[in-house]
Amino acid sequence: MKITEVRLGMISVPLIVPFKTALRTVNSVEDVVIEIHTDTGHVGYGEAPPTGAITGDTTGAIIGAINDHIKKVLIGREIDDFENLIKDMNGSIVKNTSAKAAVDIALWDLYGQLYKIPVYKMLGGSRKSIETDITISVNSPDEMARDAVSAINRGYKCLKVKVGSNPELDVARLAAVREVAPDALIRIDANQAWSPKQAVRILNQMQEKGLDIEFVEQPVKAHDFEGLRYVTQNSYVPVMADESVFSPMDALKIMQMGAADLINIKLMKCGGITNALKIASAAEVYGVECMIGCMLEAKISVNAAVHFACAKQIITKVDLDGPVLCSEDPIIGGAVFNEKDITVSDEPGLGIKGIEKIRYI
Ligand SMILES: C[C@H](N)C(=O)N[C@H](CCC(=O)O)C(=O)O
Ligand SMILES: [Mg+2]
Repeated sequence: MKITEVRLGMISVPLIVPFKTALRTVNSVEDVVIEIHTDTGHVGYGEAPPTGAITGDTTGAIIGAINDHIKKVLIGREIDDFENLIKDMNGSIVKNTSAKAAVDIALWDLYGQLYKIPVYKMLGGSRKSIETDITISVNSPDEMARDAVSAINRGYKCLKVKVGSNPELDVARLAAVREVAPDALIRIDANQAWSPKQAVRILNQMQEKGLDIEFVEQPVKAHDFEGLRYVTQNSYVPVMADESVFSPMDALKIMQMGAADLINIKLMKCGGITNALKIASAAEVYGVECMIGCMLEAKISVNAAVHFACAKQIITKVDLDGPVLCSEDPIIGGAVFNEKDITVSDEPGLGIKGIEKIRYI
């Protein structure tokens, strides 16, 4: 199976409601998709969202990285030469983790198709279904309480509550959500909005009020590993590193420092399944549980994250709500998303059959 062509396109999917975090507000998913074609007629699919506020990767940067750097190391290559192919792809340009993730996902898809086995089984997995949380965007306490009620009525048992814009409101936001969702598992995500001391004060206030937070994601700036450790050591609430962990190296450093209790692995931060496996292995060694997360992504790349999560028991928490936040699903095949319940596909590779409404570029 030899690579003959790399095609790029765009998909545009409106969200059901605007997605708001301390870092950005988004109304629709606008992602770059990649099709890697082969001489056997098999196609591998990948996807990358332009999450400039987090990864620094814009639509133009993703397209440029693939067209100007990555494509030339792919054309004419055998999929069976998998390790070299991935190594050369990663060596063709530094950073650009979203573009690399899209390509890495498409190559894993083809590798699974070559051997006629689903990717999660190639990775040794036997878990077939996982349960995701759903994000409650940061808004007024009343609006967040309304969104929480709607999520609970749709069957979600775990809410990921965004905080951090106007931090003085955050305790009231959590109190409003907890009041309407007394039995829900509640995790919060500050998306880097707090200072270390502010984080400890707010988190301890939340715990003293009995708001029962499972963990807090990325309370402080991504680069501030010392600040993250300060929060981990001084707060009652467990701390998860998200934007602080892009690479396996970052994960190792965070775990060696004891800077966080938990790690959020996202394919778009680490460059795909290959590096996600390295982070998971390091976390297994340190006994640090991980969450599998996503950006605002449609089903191609989130489906790849599902395969990875189904294969790794160190992934004990799931935040793969990208597809259920979308008002429609233009992706044919792949995992089945039924609100919180996600079931992996047993088709070879990643099981994607095609994309509706793709705009080729
Ligand atoms: C979509 C997911 N539940 C989520 O909240 N991810 C964010 C970043 C998403 C984005 O801004 O595209 C996170 O965990 O920080
Ligand atoms: Mg986060």
